[in-house]
Amino acid sequence: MKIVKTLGQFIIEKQADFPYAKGELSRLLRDIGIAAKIVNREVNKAGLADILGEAGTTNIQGEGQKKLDVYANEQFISALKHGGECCIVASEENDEYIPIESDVSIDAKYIVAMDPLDGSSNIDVNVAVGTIFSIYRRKSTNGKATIDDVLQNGNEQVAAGYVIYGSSTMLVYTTGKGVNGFTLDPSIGEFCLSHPDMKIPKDGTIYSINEGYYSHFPDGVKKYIKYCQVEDKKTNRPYTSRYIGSMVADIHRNLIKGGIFIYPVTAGAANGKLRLVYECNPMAFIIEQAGGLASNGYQRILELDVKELHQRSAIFIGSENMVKKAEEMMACFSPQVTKKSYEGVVELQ
Ligand SMILES: O=P(O)(O)OC[C@H]1O[C@](O)(COP(=O)(O)O)[C@@H](O)[C@@H]1O
Ligand SMILES: [Mg+2]
Ligand SMILES: [Mg+2]
Repeated sequence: MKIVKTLGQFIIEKQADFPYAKGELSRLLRDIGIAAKIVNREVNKAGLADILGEAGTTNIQGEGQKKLDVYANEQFISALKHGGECCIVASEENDEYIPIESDVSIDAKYIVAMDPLDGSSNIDVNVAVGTIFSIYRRKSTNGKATIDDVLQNGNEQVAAGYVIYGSSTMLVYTTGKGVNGFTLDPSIGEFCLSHPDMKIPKDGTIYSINEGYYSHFPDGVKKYIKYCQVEDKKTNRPYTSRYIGSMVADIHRNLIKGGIFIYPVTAGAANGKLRLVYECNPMAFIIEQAGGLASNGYQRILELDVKELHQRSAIFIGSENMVKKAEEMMACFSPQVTKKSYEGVVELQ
């Protein structure tokens, strides 16, 4: 009989890895697991639950919020508020950070930054979506935690993870000691260890980028796409193009099969689209812990200076040798040149 290990059991077991641990991070991960189950319940029956479609509100990014964006945001904030281990939540769906002030969280020392629902454009069409979370320990020691406790660089993360609501629902996370994946068994309502010690292959044959924006990409990215499409059996090219349009799902696939996901700067988005604090940093921490790489084409994502809560960044993430190859192409065109090339490109157009 196959012994299942639940997320809760695994977290407690792994607590031993941290001699000074008092269980706070374990309880925080538990709270995130609870909220993920509640969101999963709604995602699974979205068509029946009047949770599809627009919420009629807009977030600070100027994006129309989906009902499920708002619902997921509320569920995670509520679970973190009642869990008592979180002193600040920073969310894609909230302009400002949210101080958690409740009787149970007086000594709380963890910051949670999150993308409550990733892949919003796929909600209404029953394609995999996700949740992304990043956890920091507060830096300030007395008084209330502040924005400075939120704006820490990615290499200060103590844990990061994502939930993917796909054909099955999985929670994948790291605390800096490898990456483990858990699949939700609806019959017992538990996340069970299904993917221990996940490792991304050093090489892959999948490239994932929205080629619809090709004409607005930097020359280095165009060059890399051409490289992926060249016929060369020795290097397993041409690669396969796969793009789901949910960052969590595209990166999860590549984590298992090998591959690269790229969301570069474009002519219309000089800093890229994806957000550094609650999308790029947590995914970079996970992929690096699985043996892959993550950069903005030039610099390691986890070393980028975090200055603003909703700051954006380009991202090249995935199998080590594929990211290195893409960076090689980008290096041919330094950022300055890239800017110039846009102008050049647009004019040409
Ligand atoms: O439609 P585009 O421009 O390719 O963007 C898709 C990207 O935008 C996102 O949907 C942005 O995330 P949110 O849905 O959380 O806003 C990513 O999941 C995805 O990788
Ligand atoms: Mg997102
Ligand atoms: Mg989102």
